[in-house]
Amino acid sequence: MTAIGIIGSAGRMGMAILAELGAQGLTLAGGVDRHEGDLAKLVPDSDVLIDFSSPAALAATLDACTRAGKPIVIGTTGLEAEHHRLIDEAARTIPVLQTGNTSLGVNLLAALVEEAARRLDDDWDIEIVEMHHRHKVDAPSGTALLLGEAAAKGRGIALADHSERGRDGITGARAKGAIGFAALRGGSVPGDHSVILATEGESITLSHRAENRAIFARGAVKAALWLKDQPAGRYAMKSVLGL
Ligand SMILES: NC(=O)C1=CN([C@@H]2O[C@H](COP(=O)(O)OP(=O)(O)OC[C@H]3O[C@@H](n4cnc5c(N)ncnc54)[C@H](OP(=O)(O)O)[C@@H]3O)[C@@H](O)[C@H]2O)C=CC1
Ligand SMILES: O=C(O)C1=N[C@H](C(=O)O)C[C@H](O)C1
Repeated sequence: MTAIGIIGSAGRMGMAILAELGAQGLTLAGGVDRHEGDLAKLVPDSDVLIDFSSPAALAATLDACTRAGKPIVIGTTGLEAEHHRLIDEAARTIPVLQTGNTSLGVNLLAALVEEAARRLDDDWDIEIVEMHHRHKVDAPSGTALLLGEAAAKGRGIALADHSERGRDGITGARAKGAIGFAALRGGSVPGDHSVILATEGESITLSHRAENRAIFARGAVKAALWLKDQPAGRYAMKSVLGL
């Protein structure tokens, strides 16, 4: 039986994963949090790790996984360029799956967004709007960035060169070909995302609504069970889900 270790086990997602493991009759190797648990013991005790914690935890977690040769699913968001560099480095020796969203629905939405952006020219403005609960600490959400990357891929551009974030004040007119982001925070919303494609006289909105965190937990556990049998490398959810 596969033993799954959780980084961030007492958090909202950690608890959702514990519930999912229980529902599927899967084995928990243990968990760690910022001030609880022993990473040096948990990683060797696990067949695969799932991380929903904080970007601050990532370097130590990847180091422990690499030393022990253990695969890891990373769902933590708010990652910066240095975190992605560390992931690429670890993926040379262990299997690593990193994603801003583990749900089936969002990953299908990303495929639809990529296709829409491929078919429509840059006279169609692309805007990404997300809303999350009041406790969320990063913006734009990892999912919004994942959807932005999908739109940029469809359009054949680099997101980093075309994203417009945090508009405020006299911003000037919208740049042609930009991909805009807007983040709303409030209440207990688990995660709403819309991608709006708008041109003169018409617009299209592609949306996903998470009704609970079980959808993320289910996807993360599916990813972990899939990842443990893969060779070293960096993976995304579309391989797990066959999209
Ligand atoms: N990819 C996806 O599908 C999804 C991603 N997420 C992302 O997952 C992350 C966690 O979300 P959520 O569960 O809501 O957040 P919570 O704040 O509820 O939980 C985070 C947990 O991680 C722990 N933690 C913080 N720092 C460290 C550390 N250095 N080492 C070990 N554990 C640590 C926290 O412990 P303590 O409380 O002691 O600080 C806490 O138990 C976020 O980045 C979020 O955006 C969320 C949902 C879906
Ligand atoms: O923090 C959250 O809650 C969520 N984070 C992820 C993100 O940043 O996109 C995924 C989901 O939307 C919930």
